[in-house]
Amino acid sequence: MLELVDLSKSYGGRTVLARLSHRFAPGEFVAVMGESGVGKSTLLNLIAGLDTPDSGQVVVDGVPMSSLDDDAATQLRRSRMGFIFQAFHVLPHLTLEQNVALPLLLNGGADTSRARAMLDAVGLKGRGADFPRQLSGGELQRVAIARALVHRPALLLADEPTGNLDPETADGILHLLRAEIRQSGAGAIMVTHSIAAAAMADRTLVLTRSGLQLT
Ligand SMILES: Nc1ncnc2c1ncn2[C@@H]1O[C@H](COP(=O)(O)OP(=O)(O)OP(=O)(O)O)[C@@H](O)[C@H]1O
Repeated sequence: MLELVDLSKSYGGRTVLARLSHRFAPGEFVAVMGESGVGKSTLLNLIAGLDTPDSGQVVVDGVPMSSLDDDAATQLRRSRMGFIFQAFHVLPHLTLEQNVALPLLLNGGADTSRARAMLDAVGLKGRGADFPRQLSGGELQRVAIARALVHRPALLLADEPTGNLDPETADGILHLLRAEIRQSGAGAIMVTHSIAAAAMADRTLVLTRSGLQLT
């Protein structure tokens, strides 16, 4: 479903990614680790379309993203991917149900029963009318998981999904995340520094200056 071909990215003359290539198998849950500053978030941002590569290709379903205009690329990502990024945090002025329903709305649907079912699945049954300020950090992260998977994406992208949670809450969130991606058949790429988090994945890749490598 996702292939990276000779992906390169530099910032101000400093090379972060150099001709990185990798093919991700559909439905596979992959953890990406690597030392601070090596380019993990950069890689995820390139896949998510938040940043553009200097050269090389992000290929989704056989289609190079650079061959599409901005609207078509956004549409493809919106329908095929789910995101758990700090930058896309739960929106404070929407209820939990509205937050979770957002990807459905952006994809032209408005299936509120599906949004409610996802809230149930992440243990927030009956909380749909609440606002984010009424939730704990762990509960908010569960809302983010529900929102990332509500539109049944083929691929979930997660940047440190348990970064600011205590170990026990993090463990619960990761079990939930894994159960939900299994249930929906989605693949996932999760950037993390946590060995415990990486252990939940099918396999761990380490990003180094030479590319993505199996541990
Ligand atoms: N928008 C940007 N402008 C300039 N430099 C950037 C930008 N984004 C990232 N960088 C640089 O690229 C390098 C890789 O950053 P990135 O955030 O991808 O690393 P990371 O592996 O995710 O690190 P960490 O584990 O610390 O989060 C860093 O040196 C960072 O300063």
